[in-house]
Amino acid sequence: MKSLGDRWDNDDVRVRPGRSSRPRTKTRPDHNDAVDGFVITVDRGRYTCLVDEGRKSQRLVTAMRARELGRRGVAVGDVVNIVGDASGNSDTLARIVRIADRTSVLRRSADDTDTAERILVANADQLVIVCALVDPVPRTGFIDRCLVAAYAGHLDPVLVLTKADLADPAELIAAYADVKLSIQFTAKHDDVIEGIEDLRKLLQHKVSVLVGHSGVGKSTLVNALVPDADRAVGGLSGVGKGRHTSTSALALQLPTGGWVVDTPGVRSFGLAHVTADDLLVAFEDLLQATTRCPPGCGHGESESCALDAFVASGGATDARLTSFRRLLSSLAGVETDF
Ligand SMILES: Nc1nc2c(ncn2[C@@H]2O[C@H](COP(=O)(O)OP(=O)(O)OP(=O)(O)O)[C@@H](O)[C@H]2O)c(=O)[nH]1
Ligand SMILES: [Zn+2]
Repeated sequence: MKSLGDRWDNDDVRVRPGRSSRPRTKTRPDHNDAVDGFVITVDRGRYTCLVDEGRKSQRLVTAMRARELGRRGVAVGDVVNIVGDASGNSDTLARIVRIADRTSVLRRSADDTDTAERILVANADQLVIVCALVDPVPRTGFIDRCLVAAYAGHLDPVLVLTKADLADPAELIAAYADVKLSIQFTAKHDDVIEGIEDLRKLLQHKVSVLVGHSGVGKSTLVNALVPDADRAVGGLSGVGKGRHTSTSALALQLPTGGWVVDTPGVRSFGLAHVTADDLLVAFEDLLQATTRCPPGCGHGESESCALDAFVASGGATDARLTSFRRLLSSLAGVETDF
């Protein structure tokens, strides 16, 4: 689990008046008895949290949101404060009273016109895009949208190309040569999965979200990475994937440390909240030139965007601008191709 440190949300701090050292009114209980939990899955308003008190006790606690959270959503990957009956005994229900500040947010909205931002996973370090080289055919539109979601949410993207035993990856690699992305390969020969060790190393001690279409081999990877994934959740047996019927994300503890978050049923990301400027964080080489863009520039091809002159004068490569604009185009409209 991540260290909690000073990550607790600052709402408490904000209610304190200026210079006075004490709050005039106490707006919240202290919850001195709260325990820390890590949200591993959500099902119909019930949050399954791993409470890890070291050797003393590691247990799964079911909790609901406390009213004092207001409209703030709790997501898989959140580190939370839990009060009430946090024994983890069956038929107990604890309450989540605080959410720690998030280091990253992977958002999902129902579609691109749905501006209510739904958080799919909080605090993930990496977004692992699982894509088969063949069967099903790779869809670059999907990969592009995943990349945009990762960059905008402050996750590092990793592209895992599966079925490398069946097709040549050259074309796909070329398409992503000019974007910030790490690429891994896996292949399957009978029950042996080539490349799994490299992937294991990449995931170690990190929180990684796995996304991919049906048939790409995501389950094959999860099962290789997390033996007993079907039965063990959060490193504890008893609450198994078999019993996990919702389409919520599900965090599985890696034997080597770290977590993989499986996302059954996730086929796309809503990108309604992402702007061209959000995407520029992954294109630092282009960023500086945009100060010369006209106000409100969307940095698209047909606009009087300063990026064209910047590239023409050798400030950045044409390939980088082309890649940027390709990713940018995935923000436009609703893509239904996946
Ligand atoms: N040749 C080859 N086959 C693979 C590879 N990885 C997975 N497969 C096969 O592809 C099929 C789909 O793999 P799954 O792991 O079930 O795919 P998935 O992405 O989890 O798909 P869903 O379970 O439908 O979500 C299975 O028959 C696997 O054995 C690979 O690297 N090479
Ligand atoms: Zn511009």
